[in-house]
Amino acid sequence: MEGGVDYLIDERKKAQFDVEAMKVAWAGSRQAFELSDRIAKLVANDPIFEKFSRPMLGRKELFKNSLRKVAHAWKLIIDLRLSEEEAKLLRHYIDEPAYTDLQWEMFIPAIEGQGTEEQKRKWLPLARKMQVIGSYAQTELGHGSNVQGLETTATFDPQTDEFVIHSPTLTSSKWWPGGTAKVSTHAIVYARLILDGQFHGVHGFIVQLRNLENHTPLPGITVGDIGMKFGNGAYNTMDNGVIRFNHVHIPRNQMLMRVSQVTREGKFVQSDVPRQLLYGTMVYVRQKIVADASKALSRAVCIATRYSAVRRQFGSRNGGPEIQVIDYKTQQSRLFPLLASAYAFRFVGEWLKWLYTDVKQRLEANDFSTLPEAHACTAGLKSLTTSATADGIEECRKLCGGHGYLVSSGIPELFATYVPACTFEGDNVVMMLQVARFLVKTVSELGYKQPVGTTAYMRRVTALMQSNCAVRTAEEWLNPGVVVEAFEARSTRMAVACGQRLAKFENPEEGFAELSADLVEASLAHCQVIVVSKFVEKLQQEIPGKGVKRLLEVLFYVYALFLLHKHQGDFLATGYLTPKQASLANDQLRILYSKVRPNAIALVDSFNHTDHLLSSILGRYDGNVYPKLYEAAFNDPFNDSDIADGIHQYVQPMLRQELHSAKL
Ligand SMILES: CCCCCCC/C=C/C(=O)SCCNC(=O)CCNC(=O)[C@H](O)C(C)(C)COP(=O)(O)OP(=O)(O)OC[C@H]1O[C@@H](n2cnc3c(N)ncnc32)[C@H](O)[C@@H]1OP(=O)(O)O
Ligand SMILES: Cc1cc2nc3c(=O)[nH]c(=O)nc-3n(C[C@H](O)[C@H](O)[C@H](O)COP(=O)(O)OP(=O)(O)OC[C@H]3O[C@@H](n4cnc5c(N)ncnc54)[C@H](O)[C@@H]3O)c2cc1C
Repeated sequence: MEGGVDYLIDERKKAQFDVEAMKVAWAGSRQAFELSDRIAKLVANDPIFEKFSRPMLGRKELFKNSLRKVAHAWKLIIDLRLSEEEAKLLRHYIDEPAYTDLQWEMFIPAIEGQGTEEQKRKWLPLARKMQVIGSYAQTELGHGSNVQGLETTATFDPQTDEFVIHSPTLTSSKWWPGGTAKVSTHAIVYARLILDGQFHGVHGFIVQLRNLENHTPLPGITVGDIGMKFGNGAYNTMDNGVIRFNHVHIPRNQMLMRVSQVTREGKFVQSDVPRQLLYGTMVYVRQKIVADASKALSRAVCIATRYSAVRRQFGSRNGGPEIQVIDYKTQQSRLFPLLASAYAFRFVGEWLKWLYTDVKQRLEANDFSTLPEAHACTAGLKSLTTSATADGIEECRKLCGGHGYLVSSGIPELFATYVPACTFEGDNVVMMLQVARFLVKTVSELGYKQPVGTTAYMRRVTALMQSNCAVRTAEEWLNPGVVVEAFEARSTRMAVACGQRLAKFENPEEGFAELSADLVEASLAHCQVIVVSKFVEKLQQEIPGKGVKRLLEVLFYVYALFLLHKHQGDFLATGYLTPKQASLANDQLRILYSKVRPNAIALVDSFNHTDHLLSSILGRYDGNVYPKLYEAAFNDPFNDSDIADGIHQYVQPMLRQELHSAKL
């Protein structure tokens, strides 16, 4: 067989649902679909946005090329008068980490959330027109997770009405801020506020880093790049920086003062706005990261699914066609839960965006009541979705066998670019511990306070603790109420058990630290309740298109029953399920895989990913894998010559036994 073109045509004919309608369901609405389709094609058809050769470029070339892409994109935004939403999509489809991510996703949101009206009036127009370029400098060499442990100081000088920004130790050097090493003119620097020798907590300050005329660092600022990061290409398009401040003076009005103010006299004024709002930018970005998880996972799944339909191994001893690897039950049991997870994360991401928009409106109206819930949801779902996506991308690499390890499969770079999402914007374990605090508080208040929002199911604590699952056949698992109840019961029981064990400790903080591994598991169980319930809520909505809802239902059961199977230890240990019921869930899962199988290619086509975005020979829409792999091998610059540089110098002397006289 020359290529797999015929296989994908046949595969597409098997679909039992309307693919165009599924594309709309995936995008969220027809308008959203048309918008992203238009921008995806704009990027795919523009040679400046080519990215296939990216992993072969050296760091400086890679970075310069990235600057060129950003400049070209900005020109398009202006020339085509693209809206902010279209510009965001443009950045997504260009698919290259760059300083603009920090400008639009952190610098501007930080000013919007933590700035006063006056500060917003001054800085936002400049930033939105790219007349200043900003980054987010929070993490230091010595502290990232522990924000209260940051060491950079901002000392008020009443003589000059300025803050003096200073890095007192090596470990206080800002370390990681993206866009900072070479590009940004300004940064929001998080520092310990010191007034009259007194420490008043960590706050954000707008600090100018570079001269706007000649781009040189301002006096007192030492700045550079922190060095190469994991993988070729990948996150190395970004200039993550190190900054050291030596008594840098900034005007007093460059402290972000919505949460607290410093007066001309150097007095600290705490407003009614809770201190936690200082962490508000992270809530926004975590929500965005959840939305992006389904994009990354769906890319890997699309590549692995198409390739699994093209690839054949074993099964024929008489010259007939071999078996498509997608037909192996083991391949299906590894691939289809990831396909279902991509859809699950898409829908929970959509819901979280709604939740965030609601919280943002409330915060603007000084209603802070839902902030703790938003923090717990964004932290927990960020942790759940990024961990599952990073693991899922790696699983997709293995699902593609040896070819998955080739850079031209598109998977290595996707993985290398994606994995830091498990660490940035809050290490995933640290984030789950935040959920744990929220859960412990909720459980401890159950006797007198009704839980709300995503913990509302715990109102039925008595029933969830006492009643057991009633499933008797594999068929009975096909009931959303039954499935959701199982997840709610397991989560409630795990949280209550943690609460009871915590109560035995005299010192609650000691207890929390001692039980933290169990608390992380209970938090994950709670977050899984959210994802599963939001999928069910999606299915309760009207979903047009022949067969679309039915297929989404199948994916829902695959997602939920796969999780149930994976975590059956929890379900059994908490006593909600019997071993027989867990085994019936697994039987049902096998039946579900056979329902996904004929639709698998159409389900990944519904992501509407362009070949440009996938940048993968294995995941090509036409399935023409082998000829293109062969062609790409000989197009690799390393194959420019049959005799590689160094052969004459180092190999031939060895072959001729002349190494003793060779010049090495
Ligand atoms: C998609 C675009 C991508 C753009 C590129 C992204 C590049 C990456 C950028 C970055 O990584 S920027 C740096 C990100 N850094 C972090 O995420 C640091 C993680 N650490 C923290 O968030 C916090 O320090 C902590 C772990 C939450 C602990 O903070 P602290 O010690 O002050 O708090 P606690 O005592 O635990 O909690 C106090 C209180 O505050 C509540 N809370 C904590 N965080 C938030 C929040 N974000 N929003 C609202 N509330 C928050 C917490 O629940 C406690 O509440 P109570 O229990 O007291 O009611
Ligand atoms: C690609 C990339 C881009 C980044 N961009 C930026 C940026 O633009 N701006 C910025 O300010 N920062 C940025 N960061 C930094 C990032 O936010 C931090 O690395 C992240 O918050 C984790 O902090 P840390 O590095 O201090 O990890 P640490 O906290 O040192 O984590 C090390 C280990 O300790 C564990 N651990 C830590 N605390 C606890 C605890 N309380 N309980 C249990 N376990 C714990 C963690 O789980 C982890 O296993 C970036 C990082 C990366 C990788």
